[in-house]
Amino acid sequence: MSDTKIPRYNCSTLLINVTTSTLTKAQKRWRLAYWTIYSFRAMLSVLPKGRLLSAEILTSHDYIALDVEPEPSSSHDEANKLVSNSIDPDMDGIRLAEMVKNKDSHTLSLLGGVEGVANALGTNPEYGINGNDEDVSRRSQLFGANTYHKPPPKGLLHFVLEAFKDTTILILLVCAALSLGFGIKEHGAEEGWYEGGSIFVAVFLVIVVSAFSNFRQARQFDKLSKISNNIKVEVVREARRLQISIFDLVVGDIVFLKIGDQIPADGLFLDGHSLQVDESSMTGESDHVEVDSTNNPFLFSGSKVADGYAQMLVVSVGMNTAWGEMMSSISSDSNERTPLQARLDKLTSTIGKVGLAVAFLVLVVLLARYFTGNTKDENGIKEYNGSNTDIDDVFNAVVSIVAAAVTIVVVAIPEGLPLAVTLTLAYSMKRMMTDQAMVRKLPACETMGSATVICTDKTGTLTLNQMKVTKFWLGQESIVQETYCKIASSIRDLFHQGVGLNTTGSVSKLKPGSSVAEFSGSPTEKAVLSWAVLEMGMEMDKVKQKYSILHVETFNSEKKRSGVLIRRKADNTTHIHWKGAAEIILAMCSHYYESNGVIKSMDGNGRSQMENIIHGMAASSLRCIAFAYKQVSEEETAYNNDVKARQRLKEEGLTLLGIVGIKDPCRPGVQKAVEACQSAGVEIKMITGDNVFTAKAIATECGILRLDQQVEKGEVVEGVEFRNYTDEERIQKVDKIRVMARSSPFDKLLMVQCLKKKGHVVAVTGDGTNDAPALKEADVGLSMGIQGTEVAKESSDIVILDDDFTSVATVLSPGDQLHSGCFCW
Ligand SMILES: Nc1ncnc2c1ncn2[C@@H]1O[C@H](COP(=O)(O)OP(=O)(O)OP(=O)(O)O)[C@@H](O)[C@H]1O
Ligand SMILES: [Ca+2]
Repeated sequence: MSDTKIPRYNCSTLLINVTTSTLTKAQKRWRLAYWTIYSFRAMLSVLPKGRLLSAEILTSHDYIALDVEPEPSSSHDEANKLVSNSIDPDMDGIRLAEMVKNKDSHTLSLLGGVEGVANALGTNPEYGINGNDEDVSRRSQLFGANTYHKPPPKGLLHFVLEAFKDTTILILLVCAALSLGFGIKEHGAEEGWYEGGSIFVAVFLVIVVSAFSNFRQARQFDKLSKISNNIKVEVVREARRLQISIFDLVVGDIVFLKIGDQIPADGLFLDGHSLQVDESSMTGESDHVEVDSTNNPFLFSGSKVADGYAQMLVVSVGMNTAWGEMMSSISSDSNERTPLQARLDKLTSTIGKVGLAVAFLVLVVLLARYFTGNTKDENGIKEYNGSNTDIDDVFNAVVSIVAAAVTIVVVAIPEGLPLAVTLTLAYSMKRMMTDQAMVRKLPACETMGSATVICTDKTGTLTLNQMKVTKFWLGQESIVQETYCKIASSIRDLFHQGVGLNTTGSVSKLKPGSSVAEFSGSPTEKAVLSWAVLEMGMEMDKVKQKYSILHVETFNSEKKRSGVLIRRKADNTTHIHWKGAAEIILAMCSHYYESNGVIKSMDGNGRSQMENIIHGMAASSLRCIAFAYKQVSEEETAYNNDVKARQRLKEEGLTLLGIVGIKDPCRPGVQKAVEACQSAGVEIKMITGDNVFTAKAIATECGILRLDQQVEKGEVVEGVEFRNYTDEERIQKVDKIRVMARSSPFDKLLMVQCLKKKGHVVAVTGDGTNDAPALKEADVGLSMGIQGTEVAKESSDIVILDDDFTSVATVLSPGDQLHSGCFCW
């Protein structure tokens, strides 16, 4: 198409320079068309901007058809046309919002189902919205932006008043007033104000300092919550998958959801598989809700994806959603007291009460002594002598007795103590921010310095999470650069299916028309996809065209594998593909493929050879992923006897396609950080979902296992082993464990519980959904800010903003943290 077009300025010179008499009929038509558009555009350019926005004509198809600017590629052109659909002017944002809130299927079907709504919102299910500035601002003008109104932040005055409400402060103020009065009475205005005045100054100082520090802390929390609320979401706009801020999301956007994500707006299920949603933050219901296109396509913002993956069409945002309403009504409470603060508050009030009691006692005793005539003045004369005593003298004596009692109260109340902690906390939070740690829960500031054990996951915390396939075994043969070309095309085809259809990631072109592909998804998925495209010649679009997906079992950390049931459109045959942790997939196979396409049976010998291959790769710190395949008849897909009779894919008698080894390098500086922690007396344990040999190799690289020492029995265990111990055995053995491999989320939790039972102060670091239970249970949970899932972040106390284990070590290092800071005071 681009070849046949004439650049615009050429066109104009051509049309202007040619005289009418020399024009052919077609040229005359061109000229007429050109002038019509030219003058129309000139007219539009003088219109006010606001009216331009509503002028649908700008995006009409006629205009696009006549655009004679050269375009780089026809596929982009096609995408452009498909995503430039306009929004139906009758589409009512409020009605849409209400429809989702009420799960109103009737209205949805009246609107033509999810596709109907997508059409009306100008969204192409495959290419997303147009997404240019004009389109986005029009959408947010029509339907609102994805932000919610927050109550205005509290001013300094609020915190001053708050400080006045403290009972000890009130007592001190009363004492100051009394002291001032008595002082002036006794010593005159000149000299008598000293005592009372100085109490006033002290109280004033305490109020100002604590109000100011609370005010600053609230400001800091506001700032932090802005950072932590700014979640990145994956959308498709103009046929490209992009990461955008949750606040830039508009109605009509298509969002990709995967396990561990928080749903960023209200929407409808467009496409996806096995989607289970945790709506407990909205409804309080802890059971997961199944979401699909037929029975329940409604998705609520604020809920979390518990399983599966999906594409969601955004239909209402910000204040139109129930989540937005809820969030705007909650004011963030930064007044939470840490355990140490709470203890000190209690101590202060107890000391205060004791002081009051003692003062009262002193008051009573002194008064009794005075009034019973037991006190004498310098001359040995009784001070109180019944009715003979001058009333003025009695008053003076009582005043000095009360003043003595007041002094006791003032001296007894340690008002500065909690204030010291508040100030230290504020300082500690500020310092942590410079150490790339964002405090979500204040109490963690106190505990972190006293951690005795750190349980860390491997992938993404100790390693960079930048994965690349570096090894590939097909049967018993290691495939290297030169031998890729020898692989039979039937085997290549199977890999294309097994990778391209059994994935939550995607491949798209970096620029329209360019041959450079862009990969998205989890790091493992990205590594496998880029390997399949670059080394195995996979073309994602073609694979997707040839097959339809019938059923998906999504990856999760418990199963450690994912499977698909697909149908080849050409001959209606059905096939199963599995992909996952190598030894788990191997156990499901009875045969294996060779590179020439021949299937071999896997006898005992063959199996142990395969196991050796996996061990070999894992021992060189590679993460091993295996692929398996089987053609099945549709009846063969089993159903488990669940109430909902969910489909389950066949898991035995498969044929092994091949195994890839993925390199994920250690983070630089991890070894030093581990050493620093160990020399400070903090033990480090690695709990990972990965293979035991990979775990061991990485642990040795990081210094968790010592290279020069023999690994003792019980230092490295697998999740199942730990799970199957009795409670006593677990308690007995837990201290010795340094690496736990192939662990499920539950094993991670079990380990933390066990360590806590033994009296350890446990810190947990993690990034994945599988770490969430352990993060919540830990005394200090630290999650990763960049790669970490929302679920992990929400379960943690501190977010490490740069994802670096070195920052974890700095934050957790005992030393100049709060505890020692407090002791200084
Ligand atoms: N997308 C995927 N598809 C199939 N298998 C996968 C995928 N991602 C990981 N695996 C396999 O599952 C195993 C365990 O994954 P899991 O999520 O439990 O741990 P992890 O989060 O990767 O590791 P860690 O706990 O150290 O962070 C991996 O070793 C790998 O073999
Ligand atoms: Ca991880």
